[in-house]
Amino acid sequence: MNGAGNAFAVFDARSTPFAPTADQVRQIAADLQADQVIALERDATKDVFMRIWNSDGGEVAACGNGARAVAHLILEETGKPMVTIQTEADMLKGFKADGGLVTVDMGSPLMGWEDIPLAEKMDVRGVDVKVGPMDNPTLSRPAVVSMGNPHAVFFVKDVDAYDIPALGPLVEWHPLFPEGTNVGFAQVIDKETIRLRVWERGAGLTKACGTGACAALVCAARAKLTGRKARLVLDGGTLIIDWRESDDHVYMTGPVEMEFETVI
Ligand SMILES: N[C@@H](CCC[C@H](N)C(=O)O)C(=O)O
Repeated sequence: MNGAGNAFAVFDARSTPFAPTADQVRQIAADLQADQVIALERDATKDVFMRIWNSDGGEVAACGNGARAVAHLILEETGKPMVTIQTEADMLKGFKADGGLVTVDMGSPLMGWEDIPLAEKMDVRGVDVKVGPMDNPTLSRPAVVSMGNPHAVFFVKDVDAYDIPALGPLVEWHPLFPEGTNVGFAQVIDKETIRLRVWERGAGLTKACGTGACAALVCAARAKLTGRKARLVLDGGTLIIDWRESDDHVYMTGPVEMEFETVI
């Protein structure tokens, strides 16, 4: 499946056990060109449990576009108007939206430096990370936030002017991020539009990153660069991110596609 171009291999582990080794995850991701491998598991109280591995084989707690893909499957399967998805990070809710799109309530962003987590206390609106020459850095002071996974967002003038495969890894495993971080390159076009490219922790440059889009909107709105609702234009498609004042939750809406089904 894909969510705005973010590619997933989704295994139904509710009836057939699926406990891949890291090597097997890497092989599946390489064979199917997936950014993440996802397993649907039974959950005692929610409609489904979603387990997530990055293409490097590491298990992670959150995946926004993956949650929209899983929501689509379970909404179709159950015919319910709303489905609940448990992840290691949070309980998410999925709904159908107009035009065949799928919305997931991603919950509240976490803003504390320990929540990201950072290695030391720092102002999350701009942390002490620089890339490039000390006196004239190529990138500096990303805003950070957790959407159940860590994100560092650089606000730049022209997102296409950056060699993301060269720069992303330098930030992904910077010592300030003990668990690594996803790295966003965000260009604010206007108060309602952000162009975004994301170097994903454990997966590299993807066509879209759902939690990355939520993180970019939260950081932009927090800095008053945009309002609380915006279109996030990624390489693989557009996501609408709405950080609602009423409940502090971030709602993500966008396209989902089933590409093919197979047996491995
Ligand atoms: N593609 C995802 C994010 C997947 C996990 C991420 N790479 C991490 O390591 O936290 C999304 O849509 O959010």
